[in-house]
This record gives sequence, structure tokens and C-alpha cells, in this order.
Amino acid sequence: MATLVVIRHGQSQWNLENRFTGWTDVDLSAQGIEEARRAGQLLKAKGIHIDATYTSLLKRAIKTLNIVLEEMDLLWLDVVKSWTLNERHYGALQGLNKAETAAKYGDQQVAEWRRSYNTVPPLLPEGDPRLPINDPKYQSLDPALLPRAESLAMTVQRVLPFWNAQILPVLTRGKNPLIVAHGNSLRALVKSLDNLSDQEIVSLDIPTGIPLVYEFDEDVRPVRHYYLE
Ligand SMILES: O=C(O)[C@@H](CO)OP(=O)(O)O
Repeated sequence: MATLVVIRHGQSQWNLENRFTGWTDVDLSAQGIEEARRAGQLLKAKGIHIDATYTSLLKRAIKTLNIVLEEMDLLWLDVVKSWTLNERHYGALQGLNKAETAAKYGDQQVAEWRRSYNTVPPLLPEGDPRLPINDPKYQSLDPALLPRAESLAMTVQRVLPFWNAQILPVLTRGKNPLIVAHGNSLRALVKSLDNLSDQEIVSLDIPTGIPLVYEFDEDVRPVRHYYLE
């Protein structure tokens, strides 16, 4: 029976400032570093074995993974980094304060931008310096893959192929993967693992820095999941 651990990165500086983040590459806050340490200590204390690790191209997730691995004395493990585990791209909302945006556009509009399954946030305008095509991280990718904003449904379309190609085969071999990613890229994955409807996923939030453990049966079906606290 294999075990998957998923962790949303520790609190970031823009989580702290309540700003839409998406693909903006902000760092962890001091609290986020502490959350990552505690996550690693918990995994070690519970004796959870990790064989393979996966994260995004964003430093808040990469640093969280490194801190977790350091606490577990597993810094020697290979790390696979993929843009497909990046946070959902928040388009032109990136950088805006969430409370100020709600005061301007209304709570309902902001709730829809943040949590509805199919709504795409306002796109980053053509020529915007923040477009991923201008970022060295994404230079090797087909420009047609690079979003100007994403719905959760669009995020599912990139997370699931990575899951199927890279992580499912590891579980099938009975090995335990650890994924450190983001609130919405993990909601995309959890929607599929828990078989949640487009409506059910709206109310699901994943806290920062708390390991979420999935146990799989011999047919690689998830049988149980729980947060480590
Ligand atoms: O700003 C973001 O990128 C995400 C995660 O912090 O926020 P939200 O919870 O609004 O989807």
C-alpha cells in the first residue's frame, strides 16, 4: 500500500498581505518558514517514508519542500520541478489586494474569481511585462502552453497529465511521493482524487503547511486521507 503526501507551501509574503498571487514568484514569510519546518518535523515524527518529490517552479513551494526535506534528513532525494504544479495563473488580478478588490467589484464577483470551477479571471493584457513568456523559467516551453489567466478547470488540464505520467507510476510501484505545490493546483488534484463535483470543489480550501496524507490500495485507488496535526 503506497502513501502520497501533499503539502501546500507555507504562508507566503503575499498570503500575509492578502494579495492575489498566482504565478508571481513571492517568497515565504517568517511564519511560512516555521510552517514548513513543522510539516517536516511532523512527517519525521510519524515515520512517514518518502521516496520521490515533486514541486512547482515557484520559490515558495521549492523552499517549503527543501525545508521539509532538511527536517527529514532527506535533502539527498531528487526533486522534480514542473510548471504544471504552479499555482493557478490569476491573470490581471495578480498583485491586487483581495479585500480592496472585493470592496471595488463586490464579494460575489471576487468569490467567483477565487473559487468557481470554470470562471477565468481577467487576462493579463498583451505586452504586459508579467506575461510568463517574459520569464526565464518558462523559456523552454511551447509559448502556446503559457496562460494569461486560468480557471481551476484549466489548471486541472495541466495538473492531471503530470499526475498520470509522473506520479501515478510511482504509486503503482508501491513508492511514496511527496508533492509540495499551491492552494489551487492542489485543489485541482484533490478534486480528481476525491471525485468531487464542480460544485463541491468550490467550498474546499487547503491550509498552508499542513501535510495531507492519502493512502492507496493495491489497485492504486485512494482509500483514506487525513491531515497530519
Ligand atoms: O492568491 C493566490 O494565488 C491564491 C493562493 O494564495 O489565492 P486564493 O486562495 O484566492 O485562490
